[in-house]
Amino acid sequence: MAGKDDYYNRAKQQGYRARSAYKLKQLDREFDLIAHGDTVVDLGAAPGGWLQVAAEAAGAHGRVIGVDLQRIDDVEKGDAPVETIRGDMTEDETKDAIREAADDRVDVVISDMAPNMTGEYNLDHARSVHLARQALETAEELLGEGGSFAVKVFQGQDLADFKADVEREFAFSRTTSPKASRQASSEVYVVGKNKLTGPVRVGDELDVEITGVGEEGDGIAKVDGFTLFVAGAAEGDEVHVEVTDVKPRFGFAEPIEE
Ligand SMILES: C[S@@+](CC[C@H](N)C(=O)[O-])C[C@H]1O[C@@H](n2cnc3c(N)ncnc32)[C@H](O)[C@@H]1O
Repeated sequence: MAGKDDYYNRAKQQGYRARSAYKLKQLDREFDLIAHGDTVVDLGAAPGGWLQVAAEAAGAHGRVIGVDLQRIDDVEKGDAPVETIRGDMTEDETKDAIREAADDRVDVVISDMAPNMTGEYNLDHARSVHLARQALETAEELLGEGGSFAVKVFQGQDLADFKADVEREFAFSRTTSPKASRQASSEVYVVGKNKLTGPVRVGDELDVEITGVGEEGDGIAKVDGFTLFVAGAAEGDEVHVEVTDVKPRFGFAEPIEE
């Protein structure tokens, strides 16, 4: 396995601004995050290693928007045009600036944001989760159906809740440590693929009316036009259900007692 100096040296040789570029390459290879033509929003983007990798992956028909507290030098690697915004992701005006730059279509949101480290484990963890939540909020707002998300977060007591929130918003989610992360680091990356945009999420309880029957014999209910298959329910039933699984275009639910 490559050690930290290998990645550092490789970054120098291959013209990447930061060894962290290899973390995004590894995440992209494993999860197919960025496709040609994608619009990518990269949060915590300075000095620009991820921007370089994203610009290569998105290609000439893609776009990359990078955001950081720090100024970022122009990126001249990869074919996608890269635009940068200097701002604080905890402030609304930065989110407004991204929305304006993105011009309504975003396919991928990635965040490598990290707080200034104090060395106090719980505090650094809490601040990292706060930044990761800003990234998730941005992804929830900007990603279209099927969009992808990857965010750095330091391990600690609030990680499980954060992972559960990512899991609710995406059809697929995983937590991973790319090889290029330093061994001593407590960072992990939470990945979400196939952004859900329907009106229900796993765990939701609601009253529905069964208006049809699916091929497998499940009842069909429509929630704002979204199809829910309800196990063991017959046409005409009015049932209280809990949503058990959600795919991009339909979901599954089971009747429960109120
Ligand atoms: C590990 S570095 C990112 C490295 C980058 N992915 C690369 O490959 O060059 C983390 C970045 O997060 C930024 N950051 C931390 N808090 C932020 C915030 N509230 N808003 C925007 N950027 C933030 C820092 O300024 C820092 O540049």
